[in-house]
Parts: sequence; C-alpha cells; structure tokens
Amino acid sequence: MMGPPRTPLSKIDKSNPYTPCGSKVTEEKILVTVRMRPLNWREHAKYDLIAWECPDDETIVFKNPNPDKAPTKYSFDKVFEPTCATQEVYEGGSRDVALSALAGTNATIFAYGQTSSGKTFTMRGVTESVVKDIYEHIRKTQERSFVLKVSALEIYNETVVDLLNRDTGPLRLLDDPEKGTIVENLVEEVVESRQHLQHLISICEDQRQVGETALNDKSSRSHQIIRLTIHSSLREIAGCVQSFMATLNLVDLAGSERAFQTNADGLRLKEGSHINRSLLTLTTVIRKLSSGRKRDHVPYRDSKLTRILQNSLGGNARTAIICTISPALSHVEQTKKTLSFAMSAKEVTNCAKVNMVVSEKKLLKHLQQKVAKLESELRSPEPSSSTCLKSLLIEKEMKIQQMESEMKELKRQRDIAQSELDLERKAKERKGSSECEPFSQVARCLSYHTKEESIPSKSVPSSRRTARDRRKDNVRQSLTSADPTALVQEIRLLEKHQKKLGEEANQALDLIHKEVTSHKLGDQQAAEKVAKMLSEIRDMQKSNLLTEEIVVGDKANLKEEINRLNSQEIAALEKKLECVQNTIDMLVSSFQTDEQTPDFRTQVKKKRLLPFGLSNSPNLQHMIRGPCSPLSGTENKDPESNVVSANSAPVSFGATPPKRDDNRCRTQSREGTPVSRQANSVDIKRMNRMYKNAAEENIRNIKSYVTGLKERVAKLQYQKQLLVCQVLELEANETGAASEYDATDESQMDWPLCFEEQRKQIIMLWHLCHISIIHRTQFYMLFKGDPADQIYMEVELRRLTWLEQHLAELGNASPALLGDEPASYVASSIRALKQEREYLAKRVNTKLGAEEREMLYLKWDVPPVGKQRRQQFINKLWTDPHNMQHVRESAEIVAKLVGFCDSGETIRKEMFELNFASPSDKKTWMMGWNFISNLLHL
Ligand SMILES: Nc1ncnc2c1ncn2[C@@H]1O[C@H](COP(=O)(O)OP(=O)(O)OP(=O)(O)O)[C@@H](O)[C@H]1O
Repeated sequence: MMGPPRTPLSKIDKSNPYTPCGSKVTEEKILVTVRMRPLNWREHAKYDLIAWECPDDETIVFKNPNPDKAPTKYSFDKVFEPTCATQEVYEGGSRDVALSALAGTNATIFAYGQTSSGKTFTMRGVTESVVKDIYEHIRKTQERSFVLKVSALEIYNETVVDLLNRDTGPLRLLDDPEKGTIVENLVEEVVESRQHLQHLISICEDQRQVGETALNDKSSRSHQIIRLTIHSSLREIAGCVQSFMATLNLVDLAGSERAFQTNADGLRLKEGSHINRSLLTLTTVIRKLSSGRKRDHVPYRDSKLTRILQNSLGGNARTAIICTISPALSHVEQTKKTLSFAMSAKEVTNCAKVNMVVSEKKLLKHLQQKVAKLESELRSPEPSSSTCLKSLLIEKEMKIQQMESEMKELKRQRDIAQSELDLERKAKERKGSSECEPFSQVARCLSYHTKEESIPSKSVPSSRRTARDRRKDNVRQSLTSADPTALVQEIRLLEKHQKKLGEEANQALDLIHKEVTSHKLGDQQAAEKVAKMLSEIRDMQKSNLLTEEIVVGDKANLKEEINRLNSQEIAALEKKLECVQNTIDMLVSSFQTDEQTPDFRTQVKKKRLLPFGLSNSPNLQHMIRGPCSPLSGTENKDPESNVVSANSAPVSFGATPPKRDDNRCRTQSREGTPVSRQANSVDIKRMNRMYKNAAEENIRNIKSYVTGLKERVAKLQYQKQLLVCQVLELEANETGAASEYDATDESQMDWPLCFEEQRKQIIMLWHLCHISIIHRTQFYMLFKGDPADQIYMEVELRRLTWLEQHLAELGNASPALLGDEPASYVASSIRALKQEREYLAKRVNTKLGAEEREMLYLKWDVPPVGKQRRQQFINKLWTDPHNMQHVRESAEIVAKLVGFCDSGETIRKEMFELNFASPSDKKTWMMGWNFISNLLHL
C-alpha cells in the first residue's frame, strides 16, 4: 500500500507552526528536479553534440567544448539522465508531492522547459501515474470516502479557456477572499471512476491548442492546468463534520522558444510572444520569491498563469517542478536559462497546511441534533445522571471533610509526639536528680484514699510514674490557690451539709415510721428495722454536733480536720440511706394493687425516665401532699373538700392519717345529711381509695426525697475527695521546696498527653454510663485541652468513675429492691438516652439542610430510602467510644442539632464548674446534666 505522502526532510525548513484555525503548517522548499531527454531525431540529424552529463543523480554538469573553461555544475533535488523512465522521474519526488492532496494538502506538479524539451511527454506520464496512484490509494483506504472532481483550463494567448467546455469561451479570473483566484464558470466534473478521469483528461488533451513548429511537430501553444479536487471524510462517523479537501494541479507549461529557432511567424509568433511573456512573469515571481526578501513585490497578477498558480508559488501548497532540458549543445543557452530558473525555484518556500473543511450542511445537521438532545434532556432530565452527579459531589465533599479531619488529627498527634519528645529530653536531663515524692508525708497521715488515689511511693522514680499519677499531680497543682484557713472553712461547710443530710435522713425515717404505723401495712420486722435505722441516724446526728465545737485554726489542725471529716464515715450514711430506700421500696411494693391508678403508673414511669432515676428535688416540703395530713391544717376537714385543697396548695411533711380518723373525719363532715346504706357503702369505698392514694403519694414522695438525699451524699463524698486533694497539694507545696522536682513545669508540658488520656477515659465512661449525648457533646466541645480545663476534666472523670461504680452496684441489685418496675436504673438511663435520640431525630430536618442531610446519611451508612432515616442516623452517633474521629464528628452533629454556639463559652463552662457552696445552689456540679434534661424537657 502506498503510504501517505511525506515531505523529504531535506526540504523541510520549519515545522509545527499552526494556523489560527489550528491546522499544522509545514514550510517547505519547492521540489526541483531536472530531466534531460535523449537527443531527438532532429538533433541527431544535425549531428548535435551532448553538452551535459550527470555525474550523480543530483548533479548536472555542462561539458564546455572549450577546454579552457571550467565545467558549469548545477545541483538539484534530483537529476534524471536521458535513460530514466518517466515513472522514475515521477517517483523521484513528484509522487509524494502529488499524493499529499489525498491527505488534505494542496499540491502542484508542473513541467518547465524550452519547447520540445519533453514537458508534455513527462507530464502525460506523471498524470497517468498520479491517477493510478490516487485510485490505488482510494481502493486501499476504505475507512474514508473520497470525492474527486476535475476541471481543466488552458491559458492561450493570455486567455483562459475551459478545456472541458470550450463553448463557454474565455473565462474571467475572480479574486475570492477565502479561495484566492478562481476561474469564473469553470466546469468541474465529478469523477466517477479512474476510467472516467482518464477519459476527461484525454478530452483536455484533445481540446488543448497544439501547433507545429520547427522544433516540435505537436508543440503545446498554451499552458495547461488539470485540476483535481480531492475531498475525503471518515465513513464510520456519520455525523463527522470535518473532512479533508485539497487540489492537485498538474501543469504542463508551454515551452519558451526563440522565434529564430521555431521559425515562428504570424500566429505562432504571437503565441510564442504570449508564452514567453507569461513565462517571464513566472520567472520573475520565482526569482522574487527565492530572494527571501519578503517585502519585495511579487508580480503574481502580471500574468494569468501566475495568478492562477499563486498558491503553488510560495503559498499553501506543496510544489514540485520538473525542469525538462534537451541535452543538445545547440540548445545550451535555453537549457542554461531553464537551469537558472530551476536554481531559483528550489529556493522558494511554500507554506502548506492540511485543509480541514467544515461542511455547513453537516454542521447544521449536527447542531440541530445536539440542540434536540439538549432540549430533550431539559424536558426530562435523566435521573440517573443527576443522581450520579450529586453522588459524586457528595463523595467529593466528604473526602474533603475527611482529609481535613485527618489533617487535624495528624497535627494533633504531631503536637503530642513533640510533647513526648520534650518530656523525654527533660527526663534525661533530670536523670540523677532527687526523686523524692512530696506527697508521701501527707499520704501517711491521711487514712482516706480511694482505690484510684493511691499516693505515689517514695521509692518509685519519677520517670516511672504513670501518666495517671502525673495527671493527679496536675490537678493538685491547679488547686494550690486555697490557703489552710479557706480549706478548713470548706471542711466546715461540708460538715454542715453532712449534718443537714443526716437530719433530713432522720426526717425521712420518721415519716416512714409514721406511714408504717398508721397503715399497719408493714410487718413487725419492717417496723423494727425502720426503728433501728432511725436510732442509728440520730446517733450520727449527735456526732455531727460535736464537730461544731472545733475552731477554725492554723494549718496544723487541717490534717486533723480532714481525718475527722473522713472518720465521720459518710459511707455509713450512704448505707443507711440505701436501707431507707429499700424499706420505702417495700412499702411502695405493698401499695401496688390492682386498684393502682393510671396516674400513679405514669408518675412512676416519669421518674424512671430521668437519667439514673435520681430526683434532684432539694425540698421535700414541696413534694409531700396528703388529704388529711396532720401538718397541713386540713386534718379535720371533709376529705372531698381536701381533694381540692390538695391540688391547689402544697403541704409540709405529713403521714397519712389512720383509717379510724378518716372515718371520723367523714362522719363529722356529713353530720345531719340523710344517707342511704348503699350510699354509705360507696362513700367508704371512695374514702378508702382516697386514703390509699394519699398514702401512696406520700410514700412515693419520701422515696423520691431519699433518692435526692442519696445524690447529695454522693456529692458530699465527691467534694470531700477534692478537699483531700487540696490539702495534699498544700502539703506538697510546703515540702516541695526541698525537692528539685519541678511539678509545674512538667504539668504544663504533660498536659496535652494527660488531656488526651483523660478525655479517652471520660468518653468511655460516658458510653458505659449511658450519659446524655447532649451532655457529652457540650462537654466535648467546650473542653479541648486548654490548661484551664484541667480541673473540669478531673471532676468529670471522678464523678463518672463514681457513677460507673454505683450503676454497676444498682445493676447488680435485686429488681425487688427497685420496686415493682422491672427495669433498673441503668435501664432508665438507657430509656432516657433513647428519648434524647428521638428528640434529636426530630430536629434533623429543621437544623440540617437537605443536601447536608443526604451527605451525612451517605457518610454514616444510613440506607438510601426509608421512613426511619433520621432516627437511624441519630442512633449511629456517639456509639463508638474507641474511635476519636467518630466521637468528634458525632459531637459536631449533635452540637448543630441542639444549637450550641461558640459564644458564651465561659458561661457554659461554669455549668461544669466545681462548687463548694450549698448543694442546693443552682450551680452545682450536677448542673450540667440537669441543665440538659431541662433543656430537652425530658
Ligand atoms: N524523455 C524523452 N524520451 C523520449 N522521447 C522524448 C522524451 N521527451 C520528449 N520526447 C519526445 O520529444 C518530442 C517533444 O516532446 P514534448 O512535446 O513533450 O516537448 P515539449 O516540451 O512539450 O514541447 P512544447 O513546449 O513545444 O510543447 C516528442 O516527440 C516526445 O516524444
């Protein structure tokens, strides 16, 4: 197969410049070859000599008969000896140029030379070969469809004549801004086949002006141009808009001639004159173009030949010139002129480019199809594509968020690692220094320690102390502001609270005792048990009174204060309260009959829904009501009227009146009223029910109150722990001067590590204790490692530790101790958490935009469809305490749902603040949790 035509490298001057429309432009010199024919019969007849020889295929040398003169040497792209066949001449450069037209590049092959030098002979052969090769190429290039058109003209005596339609007469040349010079009304025949083309070419030859001269029997008297227009496009792409289009000019010029040689006169002389004039213009154009002076005027318009061939002469075409010469010495001057022309021509540069054509018809059709498709998409957007796009966007957004998170996490880890390195370095620097434990002295004198607060031993080197130990040191360090006097005052305050708790516990026991006595519902054993507990609590109360005699003194008394406070065995109080609670539970249990009212059930249920089942009510007076309570001032009133008053006014502590009193009360109130026996029976039933309800409510309220007491005892316990810390720290400061241990410095450096460790523990405890996720969120968002957060972190950790232990105890307790409700306190907390999640789920739609919701659902693996997606989403939050990224993202989402904002951070932190004031104060350390419950109306 014939490959696509290529330009010989030697001919390429520059490459890769591009036209404005993007086509590649190749600058290329005109290919110039020289063909020397054999001596013809006329020359032989005159015994003419061969004046030229070809030492190689690129050189021709004039053999000057005068040996004194040096031979004249000419070099060209190719030189063909007389023995060379036309096919060899064609293949020696012309073919590549000619076949460029098949790939969209204009091409021109023309023969130049004196008359009878063999131009027509050569061009005829070249044209045949071109036609043959073109059709061969078309045959082998099935992927493209080709359209060939042919036109032909001659320029005879400066008149343009259509060789395919001579009847049209002389044709005008027009200047087209895009196409250049065009021949008006020139017939262009569509070629149907190779044979058709050959036939048309033969017509051209027949139509051409030929005349006999002295040098040539069939001398061409005109310049002939056969123009093939080749259009090709890819078959496979039906909507292909672009295609190649190029012209191939096959030009057979008339030969220059000398009148004295041709013996021309008359018409032939006139013809020769026109021929020579147009050839002179051609020579001038070539000379101008070869000079390289771009500003020179190129006289294309001086002849019709140069106008029509303008593109081929320094323009958008590849051009090959075959200069034909006679070898005869008699024509040496004409041959030298031809070679001189050839020498100039080979210096002319053309700028050929591939001509891409946009078919307006196809373009219009293509655009119409596109518009129709777009309109169709607009009318009914393809759901899959929009969903896909949306998914991609969401995925991208999520990736960005994930990367940001990872970056933050990496930064954080880097900071931690840096801190650890600094610590290591400092530890090495300290190596060999005293490692005296400053707290050991205090530790020995204090008997009160929790398991977690084991005091570091003197024998343990500081480098081996755990991060947990250092954390405790940090907290102690943060509490050093207290002076001994203030601490003693705090101890007193705690004692006061402890005493008050004892009194209130006492009152609660009294109430229970009255209830048991009045209703005779408890058995003898229960009554004795209650009496015993009452006695113990009274003893405890007495011991508390003694403490008031201690005067606030100097720091020497501080240790005693602490020891004394610890010796008061608050744990015993806790234990007694637990017993009270159990007794109450038994009482409540005994009241649970089939007549239990729905209201009661609802109320009990409500209480269990509070986190940990604890009521935080500080005052029992506001809770206990009774229809005929002795202290309510309504004891002797009609029970029915008392029902009304019970709903309108709170009463103080009071036990349910004995039944006999109930009856008396009723008889008095109904005195003088005629009643039937049946009516009396109904009233008694109603009275019984009423009194039973009142008793139930009292028991319930006492139970709730005892629960509150237990909570306050727990707080007291906790506050005592903190107080111990303060005293320890105070002691450490006093003895620490002798130590080289720089606790402050280390605590500051240690804090990021300590914070991370504490936070992980807290998160785990939140999870284990089923703490409100809103509380977790608020705490997590507020305390992010600031050194000032140390105390908050410590408090949270301690109370959670305490809570975890207590919940474990409650969880292990017998369900009977918790009343008839099968669920434990832990279960109540879980239920509360569930309610909180339901609450948050309701806020998803209002607090998150649709797009954001979808993104989050996708990220958190919420099923793409379903009615419960919001709840499913919320249920996934705060579920993995081991995954810090999960925790952080959960907190961010909950914060958004609840509406936490960055402002007012100080205020919020206060909600978690330690408070050594009265536990009934609104800003207790439990405020954070209660606040959350209140906020949600849980
Ligand atoms: N290479 C060649 N080998 C053999 N014969 C040749 C060769 N070249 C030309 N001839 C013969 O020389 C004669 C003149 O050739 P041709 O007509 O092609 O010259 P020309 O240059 O076209 O002349 P003109 O300009 O007058 O038309 C023809 O008879 C042709 O057959």
